[in-house]
Amino acid sequence: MKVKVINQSKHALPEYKTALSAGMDLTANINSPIELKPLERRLIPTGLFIELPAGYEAQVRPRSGMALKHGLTCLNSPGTIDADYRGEIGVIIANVSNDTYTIEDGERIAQLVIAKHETITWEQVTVLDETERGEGGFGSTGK
Ligand SMILES: O=c1ccn([C@H]2C[C@H](O)[C@@H](COP(=O)(O)OP(=O)(O)OP(=O)(O)O)O2)c(=O)[nH]1
Repeated sequence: MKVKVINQSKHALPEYKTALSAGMDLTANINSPIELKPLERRLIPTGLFIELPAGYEAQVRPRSGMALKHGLTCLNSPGTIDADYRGEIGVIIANVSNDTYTIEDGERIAQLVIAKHETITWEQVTVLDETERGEGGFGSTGK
């Protein structure tokens, strides 16, 4: 499937690493390095603008290596890019480690997953089907 994109960044368009990859790495497009102190968060621009078909969304997700090695995550993960959004894709990066981290221009900071979604209408009722689980949740089945 083709998706329209405007790339105003200094960097190459994101691409799948292999035919079996779900995520395309998103790159920071910044004029100077951005320092993130412990528990700080920043909106990092990517220079990318996309036009998704109706019924699709793009999800902005953390990279596992950044999370494990540096304690960096996408605070709103997964960030939702709506099909009608025409602004720049931004990545809300939060530093949940005890160390300051510096994001460099061109650094791969997150990944983008394009996904289909349902569009539903609510059917309002007063009773739901019974199930074995019922209202149990949040650890009700034990460890
Ligand atoms: O990680 C993200 C999340 C969102 N967006 C953009 C695209 C999305 O379509 C728009 C709105 O996102 P969302 O609906 O999550 O934000 P909101 O806080 O509900 O704002 P709004 O009132 O504008 O919908 O912001 C990003 O660029 N990056």
